[in-house]
Amino acid sequence: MKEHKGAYAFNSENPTVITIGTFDGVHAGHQKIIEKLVATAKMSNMESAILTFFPHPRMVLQKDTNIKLINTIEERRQILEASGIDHLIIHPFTQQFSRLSALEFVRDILVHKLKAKKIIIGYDHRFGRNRTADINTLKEFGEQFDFEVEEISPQEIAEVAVSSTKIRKALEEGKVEKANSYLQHPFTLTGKVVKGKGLGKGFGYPTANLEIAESYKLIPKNGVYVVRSIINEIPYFGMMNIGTNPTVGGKDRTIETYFFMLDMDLYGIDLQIELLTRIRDEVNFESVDALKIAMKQDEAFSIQYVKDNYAE
Ligand SMILES: Cc1cc2nc3c(=O)[nH]c(=O)nc-3n(C[C@H](O)[C@H](O)[C@H](O)COP(=O)(O)O)c2cc1C
Ligand SMILES: Nc1ncnc2c1ncn2[C@@H]1O[C@H](COP(=O)(O)OP(=O)(O)O)[C@@H](O)[C@H]1O
Repeated sequence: MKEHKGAYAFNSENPTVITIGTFDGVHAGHQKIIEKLVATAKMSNMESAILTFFPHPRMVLQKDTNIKLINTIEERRQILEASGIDHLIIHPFTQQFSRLSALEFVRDILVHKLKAKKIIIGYDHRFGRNRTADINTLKEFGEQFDFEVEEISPQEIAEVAVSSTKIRKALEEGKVEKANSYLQHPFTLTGKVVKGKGLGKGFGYPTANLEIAESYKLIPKNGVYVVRSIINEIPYFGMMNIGTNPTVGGKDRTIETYFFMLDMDLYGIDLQIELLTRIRDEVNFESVDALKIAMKQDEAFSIQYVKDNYAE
């Protein structure tokens, strides 16, 4: 897969099949579209391309800085890379870009820059300034500029019954298994291991504190989760707490993981941690001893969960 920093950086000579969207999560519905894209490109000897936008249009247009995304842009790139597309075009979504008319967008970007010969798009997709153009407009442009439009029907979309909004809601409610089944891959948190308060080792549970640079990344509901991460090419399971550590008088929200069967200095390394299931809410225990008992139970639960679901 080739990555292009914006449509203007795209220089392929060959005709392309394109699909357009933000693809937050790259969930089951997105994957269906992408499969269609890749198959169509193969069949018609064209190159497959996804045109996606960053920042998310809502971050730019509604100054909705509170919108949280399932994927950071780097996570989105990684998942899309695995899907077998030829080109990923990450176009900067700016105020100026949003003011392009539908004609300018189609003619200047899709046709001239990206060499689109076929566009695969959901029946309800809208685009151009104020989102005034729809699939019928796109089909008319297709006749004018000689490209085909392949529509993904309401039935096909309903069949998957998945949306990024539903997944965000599930994660905000802590329902990671539901989110993971919609995504068809585990929800992931990516960041760097930083120093915490240094209490964990004294507890017998050293925890790697994950710092996530992207403030727009959605963090699931506070609580304790069973997780998995690949560290130096070896998969480790662990238990993660998302919360403020009220028992030890914490204030800030932290994301910390104790990994089973691992004893290693992790400070400064980058980790991708998959969330597998949620164990319980975070509790303000009356003592550290009570917290330790709860963590023992979390450990027993996690190990059983891993045996039941991931045994070889
Ligand atoms: C599996 C797990 C469950 C936890 N559950 C709670 C909890 O319910 N309440 C709480 O106050 N802290 C909880 N913690 C956080 C501990 O208070 C924290 O790990 C400890 O304070 C060490 O923090 P440090 O890494 O900053 O030194 C949990 C931590 C882990 C790893
Ligand atoms: N099994 C393990 N799981 C998580 N971290 C571990 C483990 N073994 C060693 N460590 C190391 O211990 C550090 C956490 O120790 P801890 O006392 O909780 O301090 P801090 O509060 O700085 O996170 C981790 O960042 C990592 O470098």
